[in-house]
Amino acid sequence: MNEEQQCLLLSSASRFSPPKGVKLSYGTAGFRADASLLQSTVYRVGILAALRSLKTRSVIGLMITASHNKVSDNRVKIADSSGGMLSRHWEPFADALANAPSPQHLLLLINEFVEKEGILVDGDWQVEVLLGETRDQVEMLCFKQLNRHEQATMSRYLEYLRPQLWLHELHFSAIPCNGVTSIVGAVATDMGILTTPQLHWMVRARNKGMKASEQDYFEQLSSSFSLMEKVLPNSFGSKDTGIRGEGVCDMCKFGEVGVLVCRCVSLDGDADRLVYFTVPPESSGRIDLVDGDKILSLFALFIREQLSFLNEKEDMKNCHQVNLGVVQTAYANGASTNYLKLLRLEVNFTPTGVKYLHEKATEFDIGIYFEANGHGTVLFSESFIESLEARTNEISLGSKGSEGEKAALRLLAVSKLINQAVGDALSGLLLVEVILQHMGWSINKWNELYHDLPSKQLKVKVADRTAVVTTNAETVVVSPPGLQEAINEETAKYPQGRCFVRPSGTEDVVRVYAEASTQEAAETLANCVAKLVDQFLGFNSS
Ligand SMILES: CC(=O)N[C@H]1[C@@H](OP(=O)(O)O)O[C@H](CO)[C@@H](O)[C@@H]1O
Ligand SMILES: [Mg+2]
Repeated sequence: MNEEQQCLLLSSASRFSPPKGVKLSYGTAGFRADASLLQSTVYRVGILAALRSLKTRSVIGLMITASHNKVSDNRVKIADSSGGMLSRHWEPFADALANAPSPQHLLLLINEFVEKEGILVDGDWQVEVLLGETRDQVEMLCFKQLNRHEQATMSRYLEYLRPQLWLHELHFSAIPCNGVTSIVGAVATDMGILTTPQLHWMVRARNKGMKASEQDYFEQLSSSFSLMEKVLPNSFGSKDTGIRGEGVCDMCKFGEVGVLVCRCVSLDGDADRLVYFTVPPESSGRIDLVDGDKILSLFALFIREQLSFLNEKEDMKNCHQVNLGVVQTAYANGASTNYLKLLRLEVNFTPTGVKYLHEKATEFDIGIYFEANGHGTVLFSESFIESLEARTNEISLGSKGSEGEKAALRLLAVSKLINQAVGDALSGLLLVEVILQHMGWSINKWNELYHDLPSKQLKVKVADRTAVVTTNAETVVVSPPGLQEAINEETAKYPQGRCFVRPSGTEDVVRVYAEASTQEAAETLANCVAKLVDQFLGFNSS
């Protein structure tokens, strides 16, 4: 790096001192900490984004979000050149940058890394970083349509999923700009208040040379939703469910809860996950949750049906066997996995965190991934999209439109509707809605696809959660020795028992998950295993 560059980095870094005595780590979803600790990290992630832009010769995104925990608990993360998560290969560098104790250390680290990665800092690439931020835009929609009892139930539920609000007074958006522009010539483009998936979508679109504004995002959602409606079986969009392309985009823009034909959908604060639920009449406070596993199952069922039309004999020509895969984590309810296997689908498991699921899903022509908590999307390979395009072009040349051709149109519309960069609650809910229309299903019918096994999740505070090391998609503990054997022994006592423990990637706890044939049994199993974790790793263990 030349002298001008080094001076610029040293002087701007000196304005953002890292917090003392805190070790930051680029976890499952970026850096996450109390807002008061994040200023220097946000600045340094700006540098990271600019370097990533130089390395990949593409536009990079930087997103600041609230989380599902307390108000001051915030995150900063990168949207990589593909629109996906930051390359895992760069995470250790991200950690080192965030934790560098002084501007001099920071400069040294950058120099070393730039050399190791062969990044041309003084080259001719115009660095551009898109900045996005979530804020307190969320207001419950249609809440007033519910009666008092239903409102109370929903409020309790939302305590769990409630988006937390970004702290305005910190003016974070200026800080990542400082980070980005401490690389000479780099430009930070403030895209304003967005959902996380919108920023990822924009980065992907920009790097593919496509139109990439927020308006373009909504237009794509709207037009592909309308296209899906046009190829609904028998109806050609004549049914009125109250949902239309443009309208729904307005309705759900930063919407937290929308009530769609007696069904409710809940989005988290940065709108990268969604779950549905109903409040059954006279349910005395109970809600029926339709979670990410059921969304995945609905998508898988629909796509599988379309593929079977696509592969019908008359349409076999020019069509290779399509490789459809689904990806879950160990938190997926066992009943959902059984259901997917009954559909003869290939079910794959990865560790928790969308970066793992997403990566696995890219291995298929169509890869569907979801976490039970509603993070997920459907990925289409480029080559499969090309074959669909070729197929649908034949239709515009005057063909009558066989089921196979309509299936190709539907799948192509799905690939445009559902966000190809990351899980996106807005596009996810539109896809759910149009599939329910296609099937002619109510939420109850959908919810009946299978019945969840009773489950229980607990958190255990331990002295050092990193002492828990797992394998096999986090289902087996390899360290501390003896813990897995003790868990096995306990689990064997319960019919349909399944239990695993793992260190959280986002909180300082060990999580315990248990399933069994009754709720009581699942809770007892979870409690017993939590005690085991405490015995092996608690503050009093030695
Ligand atoms: C059990 C669970 O829901 N874990 C969540 C949570 O991760 P943990 O590593 O479990 O803290 O936050 C992640 C990021 O939002 C999300 O991807 C994941 O599904
Ligand atoms: Mg989120």
